[in-house]
Parts: sequence; structure tokens; C-alpha cells
Amino acid sequence: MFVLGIDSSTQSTKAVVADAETGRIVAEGKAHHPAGTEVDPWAWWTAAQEAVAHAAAGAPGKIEAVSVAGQQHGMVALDGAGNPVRDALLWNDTRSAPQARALIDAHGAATLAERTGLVPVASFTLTKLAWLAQNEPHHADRVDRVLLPHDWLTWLFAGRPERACTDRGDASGTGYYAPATGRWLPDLLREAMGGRTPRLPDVLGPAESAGRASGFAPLEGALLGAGTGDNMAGALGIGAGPGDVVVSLGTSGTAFAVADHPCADPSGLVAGFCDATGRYLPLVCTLNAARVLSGTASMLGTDLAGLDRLALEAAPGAGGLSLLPYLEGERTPDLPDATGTLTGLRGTNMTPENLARAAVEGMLCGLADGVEALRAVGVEVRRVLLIGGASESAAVRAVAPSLFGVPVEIPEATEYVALGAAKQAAWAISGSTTPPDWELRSQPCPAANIYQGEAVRHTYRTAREQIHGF
Ligand SMILES: Nc1ncnc2c1ncn2[C@@H]1O[C@H](COP(=O)(O)OP(=O)(O)O)[C@@H](O)[C@H]1O
Ligand SMILES: O=C(CO)[C@@H](O)[C@H](O)COP(=O)(O)O
Repeated sequence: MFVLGIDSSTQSTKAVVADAETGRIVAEGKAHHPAGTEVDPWAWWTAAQEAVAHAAAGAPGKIEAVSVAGQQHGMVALDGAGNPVRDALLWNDTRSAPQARALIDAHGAATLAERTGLVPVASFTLTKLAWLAQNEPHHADRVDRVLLPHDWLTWLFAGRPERACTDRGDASGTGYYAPATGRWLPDLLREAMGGRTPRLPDVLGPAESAGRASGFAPLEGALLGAGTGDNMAGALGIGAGPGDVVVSLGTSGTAFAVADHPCADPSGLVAGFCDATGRYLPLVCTLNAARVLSGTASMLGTDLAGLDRLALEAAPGAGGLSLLPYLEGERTPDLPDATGTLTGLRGTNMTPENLARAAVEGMLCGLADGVEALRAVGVEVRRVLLIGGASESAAVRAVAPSLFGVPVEIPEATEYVALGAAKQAAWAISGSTTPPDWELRSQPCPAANIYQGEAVRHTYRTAREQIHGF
């Protein structure tokens, strides 16, 4: 039997067809998304259809079940006819930072962390809806229901039924859901939307079904899983266990672990999400990961392989250069208006090699701080599993072990978010109480000198303190 998993993330949609027994991937498809932090949700539907059609065409048999994983938090606000009232605001759109601050001022960070698992930052859907109500009331007035990117796609694959649905994982990234009780918090939504009360999707359990696919030939009649957020699907795809911290280097950088209890971090560094198995997913997210490397490569007039070569020719510490890579502003730490800074320049260290190395080290230092923040809320860190596009980088693989200070492993090269979605689909159709136990193989990165890593992180922290005051 074959199942299909979809990863509709920031830069592209990826689809994989897997054998439901073993998890072996037998076919794949991919389609790109438009650039920018506000995107027409129909573009994701077009990309999903293209990627799925390609994957399904390569499948050796019928697709029996499908699930959609998607970039978290994006605001998909629909009118009564089921059409978006405006382009979706993405997780990395920082325009709602003032609304996030106002929510904290009104309720207090600790109270919001206890109620929602989150201290608001511009990424979360609640703040985007508050921005919409305050800045585009004519659009807010037309909102009949609010969905997340994965909910939107699941709803379209289901043929636009009356009820839409989501799952605990993605619901927990909205800011108007209580991870500890599994309930929506309509009072927060109403307040953010200036008294308006849009409809919310039903929250399905991890192996529940969202119905059957209808109206899109390659999937016609397939069972639809609940779907989830891309990070939750990544954890499910990997089968992350105790002691595992997954670090994903996509458009965002994320560090997360599966936990048995909800997390409420009043500092706001760790978001207390739910996972896709009925447990929890404490997570730290930065806005700047893979694009730090591609941006630096362009600046140096080279490609990603060239950046790797340069970075590996420089010594650890980049000759004293440190890059605070806040190219899109930053979420962790909460600096929505920040820009990037290169510190430590001297006549003797201004080389392409050192700049390339500083980019790799700077991107990873933010995530090493994220792993520290997970430790501080009680997460056990025995190894780091690196996934996401930039985990392909040879320089990242060489540098990461010294900065994380624990063994770093690379799961067999594949799309773990789409695979996690496929695993959820296989689970939904199996009727089992536990997800399929697909074998995970990973390769260790060569061990590295952790004292050098500590020195690099010290220089990075000092630069941040000098520029941002903490
Ligand atoms: N070898 C590589 N070195 C560095 N970055 C890479 C490499 N291969 C892919 N990437 C980057 O990975 C990113 C895409 O990763 P992905 O995890 O698919 O992102 P997302 O899920 O956010 O759409 C792109 O920015 C791409 O430049
Ligand atoms: O906002 C978050 C997590 O809270 C991001 O991780 C998004 O879910 C987007 O993910 P990628 O496109 O970078 O995979």
C-alpha cells in the first residue's frame, strides 16, 4: 500500500510517495513557491497540485492515504465563499510586532505563556489577525473563517466541505489555542480581531481522518490525514525520541524535541507547541537560516558549493569575524527590526574565506543558543539531528559538532517533513494506536573540538551584547 506526504513549506512544496509498511520512498515531486512574506494562498494550491501530480505519476500503485504538513502560523483568512480576503501573512512577516507587544502589555508574558504556551511575537497568527483588524478593517469585516496553510490545503483536497479541520500541532502555533487543555481560546481571538468572531477549524487527533480527497484526480478517494505543522511532521518523520534534539536548517532555523508535558516559558525563547503524536514539541525558531548562506554566497560571487569550500579553508573563529545574521529581523532573540551585523573586522582578516566561515558559524550560533534554551526548560540533549536544506552543506556538517557540543547526526538524505506527513497518513489508515515504526538511519558528523566551539560562541555573544545590549 502507498501513502503520500506533502510538505508545503516557505520556499516550495515537496511531495513523497512512501511504502506504508516500510517508509521507503518510491516517488517524489517538487514545485516552487513565490518569494516574499505575503503570498496568495492559491499559489500553494497550484504548487501542491503540481508536486503531487508528479509524485503520484511515479508511484507504482494507487495512493491510499495522504497528509499535508505546512509552514506554521501563516494567516489564511477566508470570506464566506471560501476565498482569501487578502494574501496570507507568513510566519516570517514581522509587521505585527507592535500588536505582539500590545498583547504582552495587556495580559503579561507569564499569563499568556501559561494559557497559550507562547509569548507573542510577530510570527504567531494571533498577532497577524490583530494587525489585520487594526490596519485593514474592511478585510477583517469579511473574514468568515481563519485557517493555517496546512488546513487550507487539506480543506481544498477534501473538496471544500462545510467544516475545515486542523491538528493540535498547528493549532498550538496560533496563539489562541491552549496546548494543555486542547481547546481554542475564542476570547483571545475575539479581542485581537476587535470583537469579530471568525469560525475556527475542528482540531483532530493525531491519527484521525479529515475525510476523503475529492476533486483532484491523482488522489481521488484517498483517506486524508489531519495534517500538521512542518516542524511537527519533521519530528514524526524522524521518530525523534528521548535525548534527541532536531535542528532544522530551512528558511527558518528551528531546534525542537518531543516532550511528555506542555511547556510554558515566560521568557518567550521556547514556544510550547504540541506535536503530531499526542505529546508536546518545545521549539526555538530563528528567522535566519539557509538564506544566510545563499545570501553570503551571492555577496561573495559564488554558489553554495563555493561557499562551503571557502568556509572550510578558514580557521574556526573566522579570524575574529562574527556575523549576527539578522537579515530578516529576528524572532529569537525577539528583534523584529534588527539588521545583520559583521563585527571584528581588521585589515588582516578581511578575506572571503573568513566571511564564508562567519556566515556558517553565525547561523549555527543562533541555533546553539536555541538548544541551550531547550536545556533550560528541561529538555535532555544527547544528540542533535540536522535536517532541512542547509544540512546538505559540507561546512555546516563540519562546524556544527563543535558549536552544539554533543554528537551531531544527519538522517539519511531525504525530505523528513514530507516523510512525516506520509507517516501520519499511514497511521491514519492503519487504525493503530501508535505511528508506524519506520526505520531511521543516520550518519554521524565527524567529532570536532568543542573548546574551539565555545570560543566561537563567546565571540558571537559578545558581539550581540555590544550591538543589542544583551
Ligand atoms: N548544499 C546546500 N548548502 C546550503 N544551503 C542549501 C544547500 N542545499 C539547499 N540549501 C538551501 O536550503 C533551502 C531550502 O531548504 P528547505 O528545508 O527546503 O526550506 P523550506 O522548508 O523553508 O522551504 C534553500 O534556501 C537552499 O538554498
Ligand atoms: O515559524 C516556524 C516555526 O515556529 C517556522 O519553522 C515555519 O514553520 C516555517 O518553516 P520552514 O519553511 O523554514 O521549514
